[in-house]
Amino acid sequence: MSNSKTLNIIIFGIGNVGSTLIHQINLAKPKLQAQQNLIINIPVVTNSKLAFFNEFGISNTWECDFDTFSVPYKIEEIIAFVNKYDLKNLVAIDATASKDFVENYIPLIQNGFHIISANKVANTLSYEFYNQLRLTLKKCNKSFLYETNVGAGLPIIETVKRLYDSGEQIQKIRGVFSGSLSYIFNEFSSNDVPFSKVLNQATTIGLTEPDAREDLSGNDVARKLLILARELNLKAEINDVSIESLVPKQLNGKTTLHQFKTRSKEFDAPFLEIKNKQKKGDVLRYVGELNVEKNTLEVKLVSEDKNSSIGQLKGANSVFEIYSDSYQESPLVIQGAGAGKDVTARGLFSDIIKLSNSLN
Ligand SMILES: NC(=O)C1=CN([C@@H]2O[C@H](COP(=O)(O)OP(=O)(O)OC[C@H]3O[C@@H](n4cnc5c(N)ncnc54)[C@H](O)[C@@H]3O)[C@@H](O)[C@H]2O)C=CC1
Ligand SMILES: N[C@@H](CC=O)C(=O)O
Repeated sequence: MSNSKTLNIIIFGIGNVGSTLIHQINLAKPKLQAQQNLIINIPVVTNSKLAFFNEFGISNTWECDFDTFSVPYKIEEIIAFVNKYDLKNLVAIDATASKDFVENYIPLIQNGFHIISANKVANTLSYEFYNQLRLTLKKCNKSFLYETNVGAGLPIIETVKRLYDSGEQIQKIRGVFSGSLSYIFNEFSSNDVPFSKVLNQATTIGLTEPDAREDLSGNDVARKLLILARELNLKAEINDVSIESLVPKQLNGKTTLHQFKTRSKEFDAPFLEIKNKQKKGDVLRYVGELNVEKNTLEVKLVSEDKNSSIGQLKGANSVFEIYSDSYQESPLVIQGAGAGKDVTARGLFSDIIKLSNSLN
């Protein structure tokens, strides 16, 4: 088709989010081509060990093809593959939660890739790396989009950035930043169920991180706070976040993920005690607060009236209250599903479209 634009998208991580994104792209292809002259080609998909290559793009049978034809790979082989077939408008989608994968960002950018990421790691390593990444992007004229890092598909980063860039003074951002913990405390507060049961449900439906201790330890919310702080040009580090971890001491650190899962019942007694000690009509909420004026970042478990703005949340909803010069008395509030494979994949897809609109 004349004047059409082709994006070549490599998807790293085909778990909950990555495979849902592929499904959403496959469904949207005819409409994108007809209405926007946009062709999305997915020539490579990978998990942590294997990759499936097809220069013409994967088809609807990709899962079967992956099982049959995938091979062990190195990142250099993917770069060599896209060069061999002279693929243009390259986009690497990071749908992993991997620290190791982030080491590939700079080589990928230097080899012509834009990056779109659901993985929060790159934005929460040292400030030095944060800057180095942005300098490389600028030098190579490439983009890095990561709206799904905070609030999954909700437009948090874009809103905060636009307010900041237009000169708005933001004083505070407060809310329930974790969709999985929102779900867990909603279910746990309103039903007579053991904590371990709702934790396992949240993991099964894909709300938690691949290792749910990332959520329960407060690391995931701390990362989101840090990402927002850095959008506001605060030179904070992850160690600056004061975190109240929900993981019992004996399950922290040295246990493997498998051991942790088999011992999840150890959450039950302490959380039942916390629940029983609450005032009637209160619910548990895991809140994050970035206080720009005081330069503090804090993550903690609180008891909230169930009718308060934070207490009334349902399901896996997150809420972000942004207090600024123009939104002092009545904060700008963004609320909605804060986790889940569908909303997160849709957020990645929106970033793909945003990137595509910026390319010639
Ligand atoms: N599930 C959710 O609601 C949300 C998830 N995210 C982020 O999306 C990312 C993916 O989450 P899920 O799909 O739920 O995880 P998942 O565990 O279902 O899938 C992760 C995938 O990454 C692959 N992987 C791991 N290390 C890799 C490496 N070094 N190279 C290539 N692939 C590698 C795994 O093999 C797997 O296919 C995470 O960073 C998470 O924080 C962000 C917002 C919401
Ligand atoms: N595990 C995260 C998923 C989105 O980032 C959460 O629970 O919010």
